[in-house]
Amino acid sequence: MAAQKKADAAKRRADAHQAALAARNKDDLRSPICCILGHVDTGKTSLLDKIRQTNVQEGEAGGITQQIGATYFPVDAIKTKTLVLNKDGSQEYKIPGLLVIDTPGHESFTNLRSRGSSLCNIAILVVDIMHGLEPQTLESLRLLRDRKSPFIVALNKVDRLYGWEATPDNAFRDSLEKQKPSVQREFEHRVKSTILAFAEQGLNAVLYYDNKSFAKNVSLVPTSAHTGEGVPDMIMLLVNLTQQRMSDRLMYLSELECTVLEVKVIEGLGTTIDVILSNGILREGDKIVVCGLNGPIITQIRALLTPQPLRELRIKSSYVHHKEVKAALGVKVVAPDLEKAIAGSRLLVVSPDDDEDDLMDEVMSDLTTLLNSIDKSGRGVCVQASTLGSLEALLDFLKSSKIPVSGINIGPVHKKDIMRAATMLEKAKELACILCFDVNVDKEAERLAEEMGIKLFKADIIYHLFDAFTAYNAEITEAKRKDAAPQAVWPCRLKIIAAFAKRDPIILGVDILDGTLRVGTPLCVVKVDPVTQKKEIIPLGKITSLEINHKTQDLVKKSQAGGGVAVKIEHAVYQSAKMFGRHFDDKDEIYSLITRQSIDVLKTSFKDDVSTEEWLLIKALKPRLNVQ
Ligand SMILES: Nc1nc2c(ncn2[C@@H]2O[C@H](COP(=O)(O)OP(=O)(O)OP(=O)(O)O)[C@@H](O)[C@H]2O)c(=O)[nH]1
Repeated sequence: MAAQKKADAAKRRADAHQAALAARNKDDLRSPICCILGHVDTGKTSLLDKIRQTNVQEGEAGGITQQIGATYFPVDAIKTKTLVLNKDGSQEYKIPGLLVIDTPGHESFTNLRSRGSSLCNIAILVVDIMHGLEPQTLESLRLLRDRKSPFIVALNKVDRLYGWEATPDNAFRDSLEKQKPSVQREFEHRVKSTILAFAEQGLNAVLYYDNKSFAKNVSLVPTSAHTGEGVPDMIMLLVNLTQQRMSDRLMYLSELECTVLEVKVIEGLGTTIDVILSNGILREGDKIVVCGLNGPIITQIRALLTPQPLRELRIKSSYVHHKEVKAALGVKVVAPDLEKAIAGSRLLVVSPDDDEDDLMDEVMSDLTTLLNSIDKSGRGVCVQASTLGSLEALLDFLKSSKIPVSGINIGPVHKKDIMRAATMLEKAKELACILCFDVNVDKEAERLAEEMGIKLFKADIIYHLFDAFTAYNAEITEAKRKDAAPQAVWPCRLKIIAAFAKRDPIILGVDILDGTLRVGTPLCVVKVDPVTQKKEIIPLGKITSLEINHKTQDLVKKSQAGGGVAVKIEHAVYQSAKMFGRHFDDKDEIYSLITRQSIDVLKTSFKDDVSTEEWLLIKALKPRLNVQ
């Protein structure tokens, strides 16, 4: 019965999805969603501020509205902004507007996905024309490429080219034509080097007005957030790219597509979620499901809020309430039980026909997939990120770098996260750490980590985290090697050519038949009783010094030995002294005294330093020295 009911619900849902897809229409496009990302100080915020500035009176039709985590530009505002490029009025505007996500830390949001496709339809990667591609630019490029997100590049701060004469808010090419030849030359030079830097990343970049194929080449739009030059070009490019190349994905879908951007505690409202509604309609009273850290959260929308328009500031409440909202927009959802909601999660609405369990499984599936990447052996680092999307990017990266992961979490690092990482202290100390990507660590957690010896790596750039972790690992390996060095025995096989001192200490002139000689290596000879055939291993002591032509050495390779090496051998106080001529003589070969334990030390701590020949020599010595 229950199974049948479930199957019916699933079928109804699939049918509804098909119906929603079928009802789409190329003339009914929704607003594309755009993200801005780039290195610090390239001018992301300034560019946003510039495009937000409006001549249209606040609140009038066509006005730009500030939403939750986003700014909405209706087509009328876009038309006004791009007028300088559309003097003859021939430009077509098919999209109803543009939704730009402006939550700080935009990077994490490029990674948000709804229904497997990126939440952002297009991204603006801001590059400072005076600085070129910086570390975070490269990181953003990687994210964009991995997710196959379309993007344009704003080459910002063109007004800083020496001698630039500004024409505020002008179309870029018109402004460039007005510049002195020296300024034009500098511009060309900087564009060329940027194009070269992109080529090094395997990307074809061209100035957008020279771009013959949007599919093959990345478009560069020169801009200035200060003078507004090139900003019309940037907006026009976004309009054209989205409506020409993405109309399939932008056709308005009656079915809901909604993603949680941030989870925030607001005084008087409790824990709320800021969501981006990319398709469909959301209503007050809707029953919703989102992915939570401790399982699915099912709750009911109490209120849908957007910020009060500026002119309404005298009104007490800072929010406008909505009975229902239609895509695309950013809205704050007030509902009970949202404390454990996860940023980056999808939000689904439960309709009366739906099977709640199915929807809960569906919202949880994104997190479940990530949980599967946890190492089954229980050994690994802990990772913590701000959203599902950024966690996914970090896990992908760690997987390709072969760093095992034992625990994941989303949101700020608290004491309990440190406790979890601490379980690794006994298993593998070098993995007792947390890689924190774009999240805060609370004070108490930080203190506890220090007390317990849990390393915290914090960065907003994935590969910085990776570099810091790798450096730390190398440090630990080196320390371990130092500790293990006295137990490591490097293999050698020696021929005696002279005896300079017969005992206490023994000093021999030797030739290296195989391997290397190092100070500290214990030596031995193997005697076989001619009558009983019994093998006896006679330890001679350790090498305490090495000389070639009266020059002391710490290490002598076979190739360096040439005319012979003088080797001083001293025995430990607990060993009996051996004598040349009595216990051994020049017919005996001398070997390193290797043991099972010494071979294991080489394997664990010096694996990469032991050459193939040395491994072969160890293999050959094992039976002679009765090592199993
Ligand atoms: N001359 C010039 N300066 C600019 C331009 N855009 C931004 N700046 C300046 O560059 C600095 C950084 O600008 P922001 O807009 O804060 O840069 P951001 O990328 O948002 O920086 P973060 O949010 O810290 O990553 C500020 O001092 C801006 O005034 C530009 O087009 N021309």
